[in-house]
Amino acid sequence: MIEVHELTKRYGSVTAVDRLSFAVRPGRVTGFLGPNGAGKSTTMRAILGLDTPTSGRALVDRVPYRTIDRPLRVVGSLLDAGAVHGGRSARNHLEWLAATNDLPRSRVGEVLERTGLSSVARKRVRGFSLGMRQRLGIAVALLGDPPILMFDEPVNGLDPEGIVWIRTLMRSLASEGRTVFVSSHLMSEMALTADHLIVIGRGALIADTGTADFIQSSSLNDVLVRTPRTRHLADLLTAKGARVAAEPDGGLAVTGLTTEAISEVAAAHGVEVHELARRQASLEEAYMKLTDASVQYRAKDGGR
Ligand SMILES: Nc1ncnc2c1ncn2[C@@H]1O[C@H](COP(=O)(O)OP(=O)(O)OP(=O)(O)O)[C@@H](O)[C@H]1O
Repeated sequence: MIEVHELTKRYGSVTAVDRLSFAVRPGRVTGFLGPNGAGKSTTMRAILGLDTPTSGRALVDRVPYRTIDRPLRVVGSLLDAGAVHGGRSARNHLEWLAATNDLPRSRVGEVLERTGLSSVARKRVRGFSLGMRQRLGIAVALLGDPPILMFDEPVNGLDPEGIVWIRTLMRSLASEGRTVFVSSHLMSEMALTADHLIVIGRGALIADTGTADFIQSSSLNDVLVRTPRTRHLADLLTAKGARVAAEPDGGLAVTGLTTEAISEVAAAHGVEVHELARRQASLEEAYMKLTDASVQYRAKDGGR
């Protein structure tokens, strides 16, 4: 379990994390979502004791990370996959970490196997692709067989096969009862991976919810109706319990009734309908709407 209580981190005049509180529970994948600059990495660094909070605190298994005797046995993390010395082989790197952290050497073979690196274990890391480095970073995270795992943007720069591999691994780690906390700025990716979502914007909490509930509640789901008798049909639909809003171009945006029900009402009253279309926003659109106010840098003219 990871607990963050009223966590605030300021860098000079920038408030990177703003009185943020949430808990990450075991046995499920929790996605940590937010636009670029929302404060995800800062929060993760604070949980790992790499940054000192301005105020508030972060606990792993009820204690601050820095007080843990053998941290690799409690929390495994992947923050920066490029941080391995390029001259070492993958196996050397892991063996060195196992020795200096008092972990059994047998774990090295196990994590190489689990991350699919056994066949390249003796190759120098310098020649590794981004995907292989990412796997090695995950092997390091798994080395101490920790109950808690944290991954910062693990799918960044990976090809589709690598993305599917990471997604499957996260889910299997969670099904083993571990706490899995993974950050991303892509809603579509998290919808496929996470059971639960913590969404932040400008360092503050926007949502702490089940993924299914988030998808259900945030998706735009209405029916667009066009008719020459706008006001008359709007009144008839409202009387049937629908919410009706006028669109700027004369159409009606109707929620609370199906296309079939709207069509029946119109036909029963002899109202001609020129267009009847169900509209559904994509999940990514719904997420962008939710975090809209908190996007730090917005291109003024749609690009450069
Ligand atoms: N060491 C630092 N010194 C000054 N400002 C910082 C520092 N680290 C982060 N920030 C600022 O804090 C804010 C949050 O940054 P952070 O990297 O935590 O966001 P993020 O959600 O991880 O974003 P991204 O998806 O771009 O990595 C940003 O405004 C960033 O510029």
